[in-house]
Amino acid sequence: MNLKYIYCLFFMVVLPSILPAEDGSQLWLRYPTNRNNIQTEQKATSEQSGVTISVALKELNLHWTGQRVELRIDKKLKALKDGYEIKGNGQLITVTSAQEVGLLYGAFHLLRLQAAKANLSDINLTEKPSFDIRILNHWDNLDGTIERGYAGYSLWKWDELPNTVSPRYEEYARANASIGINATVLNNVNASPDILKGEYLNKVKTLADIFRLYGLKVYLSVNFSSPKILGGTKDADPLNPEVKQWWANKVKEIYKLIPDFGGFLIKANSEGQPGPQDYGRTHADGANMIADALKPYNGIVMWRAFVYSPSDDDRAKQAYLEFVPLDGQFHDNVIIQIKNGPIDFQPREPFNPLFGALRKTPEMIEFQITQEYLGFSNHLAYLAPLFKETLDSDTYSDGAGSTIAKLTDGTLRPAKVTAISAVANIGEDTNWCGHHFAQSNWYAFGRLAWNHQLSSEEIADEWIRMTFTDDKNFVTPVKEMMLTSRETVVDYMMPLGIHHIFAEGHHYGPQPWLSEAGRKDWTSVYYHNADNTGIGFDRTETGSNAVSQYFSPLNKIYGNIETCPENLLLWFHHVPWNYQMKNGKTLWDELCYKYDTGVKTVREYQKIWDQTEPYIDTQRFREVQSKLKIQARDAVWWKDACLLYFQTFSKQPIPYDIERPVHELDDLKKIKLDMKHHN
Ligand SMILES: CO[C@H]1[C@H](O)[C@@H](O)[C@H](O)O[C@@H]1C(=O)O
Repeated sequence: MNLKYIYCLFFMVVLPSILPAEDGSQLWLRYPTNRNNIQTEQKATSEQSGVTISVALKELNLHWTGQRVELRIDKKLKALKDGYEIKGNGQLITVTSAQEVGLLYGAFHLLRLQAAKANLSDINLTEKPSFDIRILNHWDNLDGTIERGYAGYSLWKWDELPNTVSPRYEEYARANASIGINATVLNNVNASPDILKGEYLNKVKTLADIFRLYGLKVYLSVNFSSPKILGGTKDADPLNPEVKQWWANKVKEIYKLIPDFGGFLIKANSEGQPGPQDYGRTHADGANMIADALKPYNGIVMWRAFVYSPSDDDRAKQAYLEFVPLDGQFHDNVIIQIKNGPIDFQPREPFNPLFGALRKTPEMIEFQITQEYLGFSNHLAYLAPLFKETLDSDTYSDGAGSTIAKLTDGTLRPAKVTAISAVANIGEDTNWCGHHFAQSNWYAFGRLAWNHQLSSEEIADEWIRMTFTDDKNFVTPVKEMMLTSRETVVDYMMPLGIHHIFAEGHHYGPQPWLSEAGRKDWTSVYYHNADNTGIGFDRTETGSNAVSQYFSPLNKIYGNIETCPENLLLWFHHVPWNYQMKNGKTLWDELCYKYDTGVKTVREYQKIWDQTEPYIDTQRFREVQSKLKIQARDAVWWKDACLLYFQTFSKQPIPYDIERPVHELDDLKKIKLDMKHHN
């Protein structure tokens, strides 16, 4: 055998088999592994060592390479809830919490610090979570598909459960625990009633039993008509005693199987889902009836405010109009779950004016991690800046400083329980989220739910070092790319407050032109209103007056074209094409430059990424590289579609220092840019 052959054999066969799999399946959990499990010194002191403590010990034994660690339960730390203290004296590190799960979170905190190579000699820190319930919403259907899911089919194998248990259930729970996520809604808010059949509840129980080890509680989305469909009641009227009884019995059945079951998430009277209004009742009547059934077991109802019926009024106003009159009528185990913006998870929206407007009803945020409106799992968009933009928005509801974070975390409006949610981007793909960088959004949501004070940069930094490498030649440029990436998507899709000009149905590519949708608020022209005079949605007093739903002084600030932030200009105003922007450019020119900047920045990302090749494994390098190619092509498509179409109204040239369109408008109209387009 010649030497060359042996070399080849080594590099092609032996080496790959000894290198760890770099397919993304390990997420950010790439801790070093202690050979032979030598770290047996870790010990736990508590009256009873529960399962979650053993999981914490297992993590440390396997992955902690530092000094001795002791885990202690101390009820005196009750005020920290499931938070913890970590103290060290050079020889010994003590993690203390009032709750077992707090010790698990503390263990993961240590592993995070180890990955960051932090100096732990005299470590002394206290952590208390920002929100009690930190919950993922899966839009997973019982047939295995996922609504707005871009990482393959559902993780939950309903037809195999409860007999066959995928190892990924535990991996999923572990990943969540590592970032403090402690709750999950397993099924789509467009809920099949079947989830409440005994057969399915047994499957849910199996998942709950696995998740419990990691402090992860199970919740379900339920269909408001369930009693009628499953129980044969005459109707599902919340005031019908037979209906109430059905819910009470069903809840009892659930808690018998799952004693720590969390509660229900409900989408009612929205997009065709049944609800109390079908019987002339209110959202409060519906939510309370179900909440009462859960009350004896400490369960809660998360009732969604995402409602918009066909109406002549501005869709952006509807949640506020329907829910504000009901303030004070909800029972105390109901929380109103509100999407971050008033329309629908757009690349940029102002915050939903319902935040702060309910004074006697607890409110929680719903974010969307899955990128329904940000390029699915094809585009790189780090969402921590979007999440923070909402959390840090000042509503002025209780005077200056009434941020959405403080309104929902119990600071300004004390609540029995506080919560924060996000629609998951997780599927059965090997790398969980479809795009390696989409994992960072799952991570970022968990970290912000734990501590909304963390900056987007800190979170990106942690995630990059844990997921890829801590070589600064990689970390610095990649972090910069992540931090600007959401704004870049805004630039090439919908700059200056433009919104919802997505292709109807799939929401991937652009469709600013008129479509044949069933409802006018499902067409993009409803939102952009481009005509020969200008572009944008007039939500001022002369238009829909949605600005009046914001507290003073925001109503004035947004309502005045001169003071409205330019990144929301066309959300609130219909603006003439020749309107002069703050930088002196006309609106039309500015729009052109924004789209162009978006395109150019994605090309920069390609260059940045190509230079990272020496620092990471080939597989992930190539996979991200090919996604960036798609993103760059899509960005051009967006720019051409929007500029060529809007130009039919502005009737002005595209500034000559901008790259010319490479598409014809008529061609773009013929092919709707969707995922299939790339296959
Ligand atoms: C689950 O349905 C979704 C629907 O797919 C989505 O396009 C829209 O964003 O919002 C709905 C909702 O949030 O209820």
